[in-house]
Amino acid sequence: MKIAVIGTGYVGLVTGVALSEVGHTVTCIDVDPEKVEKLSHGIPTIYEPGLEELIKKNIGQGRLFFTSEHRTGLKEASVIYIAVGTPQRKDGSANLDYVEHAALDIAANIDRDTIIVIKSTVPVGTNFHIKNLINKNTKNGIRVKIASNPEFLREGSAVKDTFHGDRIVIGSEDRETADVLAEVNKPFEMPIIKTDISSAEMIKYASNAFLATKISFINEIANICESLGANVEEVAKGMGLDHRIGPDFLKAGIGYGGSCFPKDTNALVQLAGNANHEFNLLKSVIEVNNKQQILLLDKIMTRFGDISGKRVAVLGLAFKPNTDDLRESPALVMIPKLAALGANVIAYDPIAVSNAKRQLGTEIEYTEDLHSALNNADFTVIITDWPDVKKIGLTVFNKLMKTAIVFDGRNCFDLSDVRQSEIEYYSVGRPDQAPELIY
Ligand SMILES: NC(=O)c1ccc[n+]([C@@H]2O[C@H](COP(=O)([O-])OP(=O)(O)OC[C@H]3O[C@@H](n4cnc5c(N)ncnc54)[C@H](O)[C@@H]3O)[C@@H](O)[C@H]2O)c1
Ligand SMILES: O=c1ccn([C@@H]2O[C@H](COP(=O)(O)OP(=O)(O)O[C@H]3O[C@H](CO)[C@@H](O)[C@H](O)[C@H]3O)[C@@H](O)[C@H]2O)c(=O)[nH]1
Repeated sequence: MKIAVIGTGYVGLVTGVALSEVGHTVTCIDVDPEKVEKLSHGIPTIYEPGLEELIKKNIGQGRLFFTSEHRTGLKEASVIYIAVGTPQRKDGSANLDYVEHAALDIAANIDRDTIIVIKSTVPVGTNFHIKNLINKNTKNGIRVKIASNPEFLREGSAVKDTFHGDRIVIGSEDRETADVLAEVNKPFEMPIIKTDISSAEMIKYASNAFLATKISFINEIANICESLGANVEEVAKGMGLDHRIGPDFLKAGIGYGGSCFPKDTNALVQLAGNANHEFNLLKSVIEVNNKQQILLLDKIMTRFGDISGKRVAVLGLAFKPNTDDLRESPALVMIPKLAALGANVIAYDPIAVSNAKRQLGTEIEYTEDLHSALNNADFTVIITDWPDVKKIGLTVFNKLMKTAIVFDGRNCFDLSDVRQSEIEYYSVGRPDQAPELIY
């Protein structure tokens, strides 16, 4: 089938590449000509394991194309995916400007009746609004059908998630549209949930809100564990073995970040508010997360009192490992606060440094070398659980730092190893007085 995808961010690019990999002919359209230029030459514009090979392979096999011109890209497409950003507005609601622009681009350029699939995360009601917007602006009586097909990929494992995800959700206005999209998605061999459009839109927000709730819940338990002398990792293990709870998304730390959980939880609170429902549970989830992101700062200030002039190694800038994305990373909260308190920050990340310079400025020092970050540091703050940080021998802290004091926001090290080491160590939900593991 001939498919067009509008937007080549994480979702658009991975969607376009995956659809071409399973045999469709796909043209990805982006308004950013620099992205299009790179992608046309097989150069990925995002860091995502496994993606480059797939882009190159499918370009080579003549199934994957990139363009910045909607007219060329939409020509003869039977299905058009919209995968543009839906960032957060100041009041927390989803900004639909990009989706509306994409709709007008479609209306101005399609040459036949088409199915429009919204992959972007959008509030309930948006699909019908976009359908009406397109149909109002098409020429020659062309009409579109609309379908909601929310995306569940995670950054850093986007390719794996796309080919081995848990489900594909298709919300459509009629059976015929659902059947066409089921056919498009059949090669992925995943359970397909066919439902109505509003429910599909809500499934996406509810899923992200639930996962964020799990994280804030375990973070609250972690904070209570610290006061009571229990170990949150043992608690999470014991809880997660109950299949009704499950082991995933129970890792305590400095809170969730990324391009989705923060904005989608805020958008759902707004959406509920518009329906006169005060979503108090989700509001608390957000509040807990905001506090959690600066939890280490409280520990640092309790330990030092004053950090001006201290050299601080910040390990990790990305909001999670395997991505160079800093959107809503706790690093964006912690580093300015450390700098404002007079600390000299040297920040390490293996791949996110150039993105960080754009967002955090060049006033702090950056390095892509873990060891040089630690050199002569007064204390270390771990923000991202990069594998090389987790694998570092604890003696390295003693060897390289002025004083081996480590504030670990991701519980990277086993407490038993820490106890045998000579580092001073603060983690999340695992207090000093947590009992030694005897089994
Ligand atoms: N990033 C994720 O991991 C993820 C996962 C699931 C769902 N989502 C949702 O998917 C959507 C896209 O997210 P993203 O992170 O890929 O976005 P992004 O902002 O990284 O990328 C969007 C791309 O669309 C392009 N664009 C904007 N308007 C355009 C237009 N009219 N025509 C052509 N191109 C246009 C931009 O230039 C940009 O390259 C959002 O709604 C997001 O919430 C994201
Ligand atoms: O037990 C956990 C799991 C995650 N996190 C944090 O939560 C954030 C989000 O992590 P993750 O969900 O792995 O990454 P995303 O790429 O943001 O993916 C989420 O957001 C996407 C965009 O909507 C959805 O498609 C995915 O299903 C959903 O997992 C990160 O800061 C993680 O460090 C924790 O603190 N503890």
